[in-house]
Amino acid sequence: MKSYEQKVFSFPDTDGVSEATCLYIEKLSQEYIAETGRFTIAFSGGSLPKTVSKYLVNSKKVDFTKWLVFFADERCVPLDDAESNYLLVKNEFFDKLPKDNCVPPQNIFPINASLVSSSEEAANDYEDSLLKAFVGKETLRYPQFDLLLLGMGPDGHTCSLFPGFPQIQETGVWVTSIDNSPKPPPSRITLTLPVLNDAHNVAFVNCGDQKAQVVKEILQENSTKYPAGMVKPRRGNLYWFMDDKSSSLLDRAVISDFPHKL
Ligand SMILES: O=C1O[C@H](COP(=O)(O)O)[C@@H](O)[C@H](O)[C@H]1O
Repeated sequence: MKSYEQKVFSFPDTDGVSEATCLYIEKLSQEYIAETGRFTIAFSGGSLPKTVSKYLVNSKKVDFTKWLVFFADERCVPLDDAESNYLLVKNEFFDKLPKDNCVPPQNIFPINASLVSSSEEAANDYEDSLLKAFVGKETLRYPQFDLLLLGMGPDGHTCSLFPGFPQIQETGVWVTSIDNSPKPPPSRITLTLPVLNDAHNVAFVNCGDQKAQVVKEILQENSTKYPAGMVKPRRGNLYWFMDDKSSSLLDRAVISDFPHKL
């Protein structure tokens, strides 16, 4: 039986996190492309796209033409709005890739809530896009991403799943919406928890001391009161990439050495 692992890594600064996530993503991308001919990845917004893209965009080991890029959550704003997660990923990642090794436009799946009249409709539309992209896998109850890149807010939210909000209980759909988000903007679209927990690989990428308390509660005290703490892939690996500020309250025993040669 295949065994899955959960590991926590910490680095002196954000640059160390960028370097390590680049090595990690290079390895996964090579493995999945060799095995399936493609690599399905979802990005979150916030600070993550910049941290993850820093070295990755110059990688010579990744065939970005084989990537299918999705979004773990999105704000209901036009895609060129400064609040859009897509715009962040475009500016930090897509636009910085070399022209001869970039993600083909048809392999990029933004959540475009501005095209429809409600957040609920946008969530349904995105679920349809996922169904088409994961075609042939319809016997699966949920899509299985090769890699989900997740961030976490200081309140323990991940994607647009917020503590105490009903979206976290949603099991009947792959994508859902929220119109009263405690973090602006209020209307958002998000993957649901069962989709996060069916991924082959999930990587949290967190920097900054304002996250240290929740990191400790989740990784040391096994708290499940925060959405980020409820992410425990059923048949996949879970890695946390952090800077030393984010991991400052953790016992060192919780942290593994990062194998720089993957
Ligand atoms: O609102 C959001 O916040 C989280 C965390 O962002 P960060 O800036 O604290 O890293 C992010 O993961 C999510 O995609 C975004 O919509």
